[in-house]
Amino acid sequence: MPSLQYKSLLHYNSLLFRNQFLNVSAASPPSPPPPNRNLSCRITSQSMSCSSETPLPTLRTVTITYYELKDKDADLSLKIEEGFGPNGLGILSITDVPEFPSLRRNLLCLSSRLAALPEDVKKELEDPQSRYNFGWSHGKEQLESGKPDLLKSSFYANPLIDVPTNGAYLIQRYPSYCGANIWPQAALPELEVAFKALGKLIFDVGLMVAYHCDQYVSRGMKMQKDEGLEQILLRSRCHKGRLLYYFPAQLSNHEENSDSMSSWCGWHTDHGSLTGLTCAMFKRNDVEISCPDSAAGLYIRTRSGEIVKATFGENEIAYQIGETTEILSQGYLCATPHCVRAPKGKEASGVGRSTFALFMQPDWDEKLKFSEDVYIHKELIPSNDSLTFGEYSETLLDKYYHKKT
Ligand SMILES: O=C(O)CCC(=O)C(=O)O
Ligand SMILES: [Fe+2]
Repeated sequence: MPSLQYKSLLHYNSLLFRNQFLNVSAASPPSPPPPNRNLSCRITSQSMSCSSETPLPTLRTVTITYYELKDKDADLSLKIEEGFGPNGLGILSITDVPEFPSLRRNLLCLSSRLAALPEDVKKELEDPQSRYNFGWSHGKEQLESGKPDLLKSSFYANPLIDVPTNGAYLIQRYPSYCGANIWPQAALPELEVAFKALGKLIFDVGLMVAYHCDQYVSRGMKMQKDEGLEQILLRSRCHKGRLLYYFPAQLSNHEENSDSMSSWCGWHTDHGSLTGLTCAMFKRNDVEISCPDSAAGLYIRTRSGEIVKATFGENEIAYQIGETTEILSQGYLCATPHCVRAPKGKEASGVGRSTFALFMQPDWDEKLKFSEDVYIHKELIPSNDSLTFGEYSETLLDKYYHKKT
């Protein structure tokens, strides 16, 4: 099954699990804000409505400038708490990152070109052994309805290491983490360069975000230096980039799903540590356009159950907390379920969407130190014991999704 390691099973059994996971209370942050104190001031005056549904608010992400982020002595705890704490959206964005706008554009422009390559060329880029977690993946994921998801395609690669291990046993045990990259060297040689350049930049800035997350969390809980998010990410060999191309919604089985909030990407919570995300690029007939429907975009479900549209600027890198970080930080940093809504109406005809996500996650061999007070997936985590990230991910998948044969 593709990309399962990046997503909790919320994606597949959305409502049941979402409620189960969210109706749990997190540990208090070091200085808890009053509920939603900071959300309200970022709600835009213009609310958007979704056809017959009630209007949903649009919220701007909390922003941190690159210059603030680079300063190790800066106290960013308020912003970290506002974005990632229990009352936050689980996302914040970094502005003014040097080189980012051109690296984003270079890569995102290639996603529709990759999707338009002949089928036999794309087939060569598939990797069934990793359950399509390396190379080209289209129609291999399932929608919430159980049907194949034909509306989006993904190209997966580790932008930092081409061959993370040569160990045959490891490759067989953790194929989606330990496999090797597959690049379209003949058909689209620019992809490798652009993918690696953007992936590395988002990773480097992500480490800085992680440093400030550690500063924030360590005020509230005891943490050894090498147990922090920054060190975990630095040691890992299994970060994964995903270049996404969402096909124009009318071209596929969109109708049956067109009223749904999650018409382009189903509800899910990222499973790893920290996800870097670019602002999407929209195109019609290969020409970049602005999104024709203000209701389209990234939706997030907050801890209080509210669904909001989250926006950030095209020159900003957004970062989202994954479930593993929520568990390891004992709820000081919180992951939120999210989905992507496709544009609707006449103007949306022929509009495709490109974006890039970098899933930063612990190494398959990283021993995760779970506290006694784990409150999500508790039943999978033996008390007084530690699992590696690879074992933990497999247990999660086996329990909630399927047994590997
Ligand atoms: O397309 C997007 O903006 C979000 C994608 C996403 O959430 C994911 O790939 O996990
Ligand atoms: Fe996601």
